[in-house]
Amino acid sequence: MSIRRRSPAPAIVVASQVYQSASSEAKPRHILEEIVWHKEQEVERQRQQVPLKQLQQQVAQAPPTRDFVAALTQSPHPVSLIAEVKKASPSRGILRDPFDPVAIARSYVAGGASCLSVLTDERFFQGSGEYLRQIRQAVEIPLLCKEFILYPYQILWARSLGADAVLLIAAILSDTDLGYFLKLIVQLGMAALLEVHTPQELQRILQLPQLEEAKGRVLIGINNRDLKTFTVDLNTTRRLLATYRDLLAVPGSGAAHPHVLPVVSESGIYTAADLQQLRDWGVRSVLVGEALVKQPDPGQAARHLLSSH
Ligand SMILES: O=C(O)c1ccccc1NCC(=O)[C@H](O)[C@H](O)COP(=O)(O)O
Repeated sequence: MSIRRRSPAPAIVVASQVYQSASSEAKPRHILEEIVWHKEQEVERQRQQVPLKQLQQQVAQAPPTRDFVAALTQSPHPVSLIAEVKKASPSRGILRDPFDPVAIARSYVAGGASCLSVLTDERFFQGSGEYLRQIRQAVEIPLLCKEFILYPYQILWARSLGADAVLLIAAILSDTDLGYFLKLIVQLGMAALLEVHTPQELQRILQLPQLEEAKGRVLIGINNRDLKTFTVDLNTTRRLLATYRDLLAVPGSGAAHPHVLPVVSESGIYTAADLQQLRDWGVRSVLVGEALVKQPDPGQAARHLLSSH
């Protein structure tokens, strides 16, 4: 089922395999579509408050980028951790209240996280761009802006706040957008976490010609959560890793570039046993939110998880 967009991405030819357009009276069919439709309007308002020229000036004054991919792949831990600063989610409601994003971020650093993911969406996750800005001033490790990116404007916004990496969700972006956004991310000195949930999405991202010039700046994120139904299944990682190995092994089967991209398993990771299972399947990096942020001491929970396998 493709994602319907209310308004087309500006200045970009919209490829039809992902988008269809929805009339203004239509109802969203699932949470991901609801988030996308809300985001379109939100970014429109943001653009009016901070025009592109002004945003570009803010980008020029942003702190230098840190190497997100190296921090993960050169971690001393057998499985490196992106720890998520997440107050709430559509599937689980409020996860932590009161919520002090900077204290949580510092705690994660003390607990051995290699990178942090900061949810900036306000409506559905009770996050904020301000959290990202404050965390950038408080910690040294690389930061991922966890957003529903639909427009280049949002990538510049993430950089202006100090993000070192952004999330690109294949389910809500056309190939044209993915390629163009990847180019922009590289120009800004950032990295991209390209998120997939199905073999088809994996095949799509592996065929992007822009991967070649983005070498060293791209990670594949396998999301164990189906963002349309909220179902979480760690076997998604096992299945997609198998697909990935198959695609890499067969010349011309879809993987247009020869290098192996690091993989991050995301969502639904709660226990030492989950981590061990992922490690046995060959995973070397994970992204964990709920299991850590709900604990009284999130950093201690991170340390415990990292030393448990
Ligand atoms: O977390 C959700 O409920 C959710 C719903 C709809 C779209 C995205 C959603 N989550 C974004 C994420 O990818 C997770 O925050 C992240 O992978 C951490 O997951 P978890 O460890 O399960 O908190």
